[in-house]
Amino acid sequence: MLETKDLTIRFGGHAAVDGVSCAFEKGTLTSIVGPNGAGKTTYFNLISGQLPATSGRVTLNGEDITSLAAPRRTRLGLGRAFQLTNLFPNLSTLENVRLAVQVKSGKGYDLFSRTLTHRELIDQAMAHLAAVSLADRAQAIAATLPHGDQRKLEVAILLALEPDVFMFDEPTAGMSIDEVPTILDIIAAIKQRGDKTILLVEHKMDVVRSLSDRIVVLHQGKLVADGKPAEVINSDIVREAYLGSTADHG
Ligand SMILES: Nc1ncnc2c1ncn2[C@@H]1O[C@H](COP(=O)(O)OP(=O)(O)OP(=O)(O)O)[C@@H](O)[C@H]1O
Repeated sequence: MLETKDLTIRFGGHAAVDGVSCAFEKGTLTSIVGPNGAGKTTYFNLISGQLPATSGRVTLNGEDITSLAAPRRTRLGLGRAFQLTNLFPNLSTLENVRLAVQVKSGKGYDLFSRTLTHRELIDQAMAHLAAVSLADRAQAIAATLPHGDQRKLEVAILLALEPDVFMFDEPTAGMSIDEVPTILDIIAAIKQRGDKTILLVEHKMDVVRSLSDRIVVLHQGKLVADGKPAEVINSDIVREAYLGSTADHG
């Protein structure tokens, strides 16, 4: 389980995330919504370690990870699709995923574990590429892929790392309309497994409604609503927070 307790970050006098306490259970998909500037991405950055908290705590499976650097958090099972910064631009699509498979397979020493053969690494990497409909682009250099394909590649890398917690920040942003279902199907499939915690920041309310078990609303850095999609979407506080702003954004 992932949990934040009174998590806060201030930029100067401004609290971008302000005392957010929330627990995210295994097997659930929670969407984090709110108007522009509400603090959603900053909250993600605090959880994944891109930003240091001013106060409060982040715990993962009971372990306090608040002061750990982002790569340590990744090794402990926190997986975030990082809007393209995870990619090795000069390597092929396949190589990018193979490296992630290799990193994952080399993790931990255990008497019964063994190094995967080159063939096994490639086969696993290809399976992840197939899951995101990128198998036919396996040999393409990552930097030359269209934006939507790069986003899919990021998700394939994330799948290869097999994290306990999947964090998706607007996973369909910049994708063409026909590419969107692939990513949503993958997220739905991860959720279906039942053993992963999924956090999603998404502006598209139809996506949020169809995928979420729960919706958390941030407004001016504060958690202002938390509940089942039907309750939260129709609540006064959400109408108020969104009124005339981002209800139809994206
Ligand atoms: N590094 C930073 N330095 C100063 N202010 C920041 C920094 N990062 C975020 N902020 C501020 O924190 C607030 C929350 O921003 P954040 O990007 O988290 O909102 P958001 O809910 O993700 O918005 P959007 O929906 O537009 O992506 C904003 O007022 C933003 O200007």
